[in-house]
Amino acid sequence: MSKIGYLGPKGTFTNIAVSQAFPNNELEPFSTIPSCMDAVKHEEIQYAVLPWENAIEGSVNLTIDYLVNQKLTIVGEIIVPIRQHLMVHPQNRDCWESFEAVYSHSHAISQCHQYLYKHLPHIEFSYKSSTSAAAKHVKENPEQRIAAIGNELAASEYGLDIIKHDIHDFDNNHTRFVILSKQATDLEVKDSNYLGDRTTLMITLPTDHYGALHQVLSAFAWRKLNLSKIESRPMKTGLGNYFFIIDIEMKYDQVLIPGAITEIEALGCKVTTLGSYPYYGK
Ligand SMILES: O=C(O)C(=O)C[C@]1(C(=O)O)C=C[C@@H](O)C=C1
Repeated sequence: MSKIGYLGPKGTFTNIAVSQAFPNNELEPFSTIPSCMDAVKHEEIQYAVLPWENAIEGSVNLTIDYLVNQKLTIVGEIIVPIRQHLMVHPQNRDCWESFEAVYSHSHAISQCHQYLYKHLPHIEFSYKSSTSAAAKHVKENPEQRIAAIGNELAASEYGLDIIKHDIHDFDNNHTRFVILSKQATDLEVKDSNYLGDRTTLMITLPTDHYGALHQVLSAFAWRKLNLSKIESRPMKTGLGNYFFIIDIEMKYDQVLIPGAITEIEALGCKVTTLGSYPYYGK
């Protein structure tokens, strides 16, 4: 049976995603996104499940930036609804309004900014590598006046009391989690709704000249290839240098996507296919 890695410790949203995608497999938590990807690369685990994009806060930049330098493939995606709760050590549940700090993953804190500004304007933000790492920290430090933001699984895993449910600022809060593998594989996720197929490309433009991005996009447009995401990330070689992540709402075929790639390469761009994969949600 294959071993599956995920961003841990136990009780993260990624834990919820991985349990949904691989209910019968051995799961291994990793404390960082890069260490989980490295474990797939070194074949210590077969798949890694990692956060990719949140509906409120946008992309998980660390996952994108680390993935583009690895020889790993996206083989599937799971979309999970995200509900953020405020939780405290049971000993401190009556004095939470005078708390000094709230701990969580930066994405989780951002998803609750309006709530925190309105209800706890003086609270300090303390960032942890995941929401469950924050819950664990609160559990281990009952003498401190601190709270965590995370999900119900983390609250029960670390014995915390939820004092406010659903503190995320927008109702339609979902996160995309990617399933990464060393080889392209046809993955079928049971017990989840199949929602469609996507192909994710990384495109680097040759030089900064007028119309380059327009020409790239027109290669998709006239083929009627529907794009659901385009995002620029810095190349880290200097200001103004970017690569683009593009999602096409279609499985890699033999005609349209290869045709678009050939046309874009003829413009002098570098194109890498990061994966062509089914995506699922509950
Ligand atoms: O910290 C967690 O629980 C995670 O799984 C990470 C993560 C993220 O990186 O965006 C996943 C989903 C939520 O959007 C908040 C945090």
